[in-house]
Amino acid sequence: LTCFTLQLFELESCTYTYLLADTETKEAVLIDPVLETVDRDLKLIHELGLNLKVAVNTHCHADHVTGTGIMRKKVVGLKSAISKFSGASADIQLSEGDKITFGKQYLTVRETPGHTDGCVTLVLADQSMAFTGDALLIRGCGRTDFQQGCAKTLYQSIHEKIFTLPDECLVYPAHDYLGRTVSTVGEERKFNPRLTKNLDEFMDIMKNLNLPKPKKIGINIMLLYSPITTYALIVDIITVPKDFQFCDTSLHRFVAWNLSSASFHFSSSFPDISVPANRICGLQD
Ligand SMILES: N[C@@H](CCC(=O)N[C@@H](CSS)C(=O)NCC(=O)O)C(=O)O
Repeated sequence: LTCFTLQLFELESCTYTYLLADTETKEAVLIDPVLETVDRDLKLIHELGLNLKVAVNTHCHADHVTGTGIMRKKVVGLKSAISKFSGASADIQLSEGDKITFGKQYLTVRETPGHTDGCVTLVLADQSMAFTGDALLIRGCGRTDFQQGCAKTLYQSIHEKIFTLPDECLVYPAHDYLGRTVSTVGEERKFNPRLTKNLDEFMDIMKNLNLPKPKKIGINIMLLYSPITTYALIVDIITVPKDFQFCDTSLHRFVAWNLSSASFHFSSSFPDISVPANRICGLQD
C-alpha cells in the first residue's frame, strides 16, 4: 500500500497540520487544519490532485481555531471528524477503534484523554506513524491545567495507548515550539523528561508547569458551547467575569455564551451589552 504524508506548519500557534493521501486512489485526509491556513492547505490539495475526504481534529483546540468548519463549506463532500467526547459538533463522532478510511489506507482512532476529554491519537494502518495531537509532544506532553485536563489520565493514556506502539513508530505531534518535527515511540519512551517519571513525579511536574494560557482559548470555548456556530466571526475577547462559565483572562476582550439567558455577552467592563445569539455574525458548521 502506498501512502504519503506531508507536514504543514502554522507559525502563530506552532501547529502541525498533516496531509495524508493514498497515492493510488488520490483520496486524502487532513489532520488538524488551522483556520488561517485553510486556503494554503486547499491550494496544495488542489495542486496535488487529491480528493479530500475527511478533515479530522485530534481534539478541541485551545490555541487556534480549527479550519474544519470552513473547509467543509469549500470542499464538496468533505466530512469533519472529532471525538465524541470532545463536546464539539462534526459529521463524524469518533470513538476508540474507529477507522478513518482514505483509499486503501486508514487511520485507527485511539482515545488518549488527559489534555482534554476528547483527545485522540490517530495511528496509520501499519502502525508506522502516530498522530498524537496534544497528548504526546516531542519530549513533552499536552498541559493538563484546563479543558478537563487530568495529569493522571494523560499519563495512563500515553503509557497504554501510545507507548504500546512499536518503537519505530513515528510520532507526529500537533505542536512543537522548538523546531522539532518528528520523534519515535522508542525515543519518547526513553527520553521524554515527563513520561519517563513515575505517576506521582509526573503529576508534580504537570502541576508546576506554570504556562501562560493559550491566546485563543476564550474564542474556542465560546465557539464550542455556542449552539449556533462552530466557526464564527467574533471580536476579540475582553475581561473575565467570575459568574460566567466560559471565559479567559489572558485575552483583552470578552465574549461569552450565557447559558441561563441564552445570549452572547460582549464586554469591556462587565456587565455590559447582551446580544441575542441570532445576531452573531457566524457561520454554521
Ligand atoms: N504559547 C501558545 C500555547 C502554548 C501551549 O500552552 N501549548 C499547549 C498545547 S496547545 S493548548 C501545551 O499543551 N503545551 C505543553 C507544553 O509543555 O508546552 C499560545 O499562546 O497559544
